[in-house]
Amino acid sequence: MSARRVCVLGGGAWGSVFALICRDAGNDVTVWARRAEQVDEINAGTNRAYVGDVRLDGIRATTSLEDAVSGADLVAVAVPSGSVRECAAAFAPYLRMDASVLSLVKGVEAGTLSFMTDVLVDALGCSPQRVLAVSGPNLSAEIARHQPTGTVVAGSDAERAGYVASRIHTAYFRPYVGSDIIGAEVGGVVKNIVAMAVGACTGMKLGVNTRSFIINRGLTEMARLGVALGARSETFLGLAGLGDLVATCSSELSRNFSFGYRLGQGMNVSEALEASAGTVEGATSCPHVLALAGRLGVDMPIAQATQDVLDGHVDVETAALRVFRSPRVTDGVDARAV
Ligand SMILES: NC(=O)C1=CN([C@@H]2O[C@H](COP(=O)(O)OP(=O)(O)OC[C@H]3O[C@@H](n4cnc5c(N)ncnc54)[C@H](O)[C@@H]3O)[C@@H](O)[C@H]2O)C=CC1
Ligand SMILES: O=C(CO)COP(=O)(O)O
Repeated sequence: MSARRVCVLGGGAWGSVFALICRDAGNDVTVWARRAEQVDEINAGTNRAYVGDVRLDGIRATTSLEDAVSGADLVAVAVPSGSVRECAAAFAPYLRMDASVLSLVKGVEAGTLSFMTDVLVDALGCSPQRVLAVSGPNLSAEIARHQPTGTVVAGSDAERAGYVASRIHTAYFRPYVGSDIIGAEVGGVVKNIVAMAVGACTGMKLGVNTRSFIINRGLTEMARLGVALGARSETFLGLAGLGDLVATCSSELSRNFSFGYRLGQGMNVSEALEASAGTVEGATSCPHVLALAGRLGVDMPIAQATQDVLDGHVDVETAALRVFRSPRVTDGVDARAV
């Protein structure tokens, strides 16, 4: 058995490209996916629906969780947030006692309002030290073409996080080690919501000042929520905060930005979701983020305006006006840059 065996759970866009990174970093990689046709296609070297003509040579795929998970010392979870608990419960029996589990997922669980590393710890019944978050400006279509970027590997065990980072470091993918797991996760979740709002402004043909305003005030909302949850404010200036926020709010490759763009162009929510290729985590997590914010007394006017549109209560123009007309907060928190 290879000492450097990585299992990636989920054969979508990020699972496939993360598998490529791990392969290029010298690991023996197995992707687990549910559908036999997709597994056959990956074993033949492509996964066209998710990564177009990018070749996946050298990456093995299987529909067997036991086969994929049992030999791996790194297990990366890349299914949509709503499926993480179910997926973890299914692979738990095959997880090696020494394996590290990486959450690549940017979401909050419905009901528990837990972030994904907590869902994994709970569902796997393992020590929190074994579960790490990987988050940064990681648009998969760019990484698939070896366009360089970085990420944050956040874990409570610095030695383990450093080891994981060394296992996924390539010439085009530079990991940084962090210890602020909740900060990295809040960054990854809230930037999706802000990207929907920026996408909507772009679709409405509003200019760079407006988009810049939403990005900047979105960063403030992200930091406010994160700090209330115990994160360090400086995390939000790093790759998992501002880095990912700028990437996602600037690119049509982002599903969240593109979904918002379609709303801004006049589609309704169902039409915009229907037109989206792949998972739109921001639309799923926005109500959960607002529930958390409400519980903690955190003000998130951009997220609220976005949710009002998602709920069909207002159109995008009205929602945008609400953000600009919302009462100014004059406490010390709002006066800070983040
Ligand atoms: N695509 C990207 O550039 C990045 C995505 N992410 C995050 O990664 C997560 C996954 O996103 P993508 O791979 O992009 O989504 P995707 O929509 O491209 O693929 C998701 C895959 O998961 C599969 N799936 C859904 N439910 C499942 C279940 N219960 N069991 C097994 N497989 C299941 C789907 O069939 C699909 O193959 C999301 O949380 C996203 O925010 C994070 C960084 C970058
Ligand atoms: O998380 C991402 C980039 O870091 C991917 O963003 P989207 O899910 O909006 O495509």
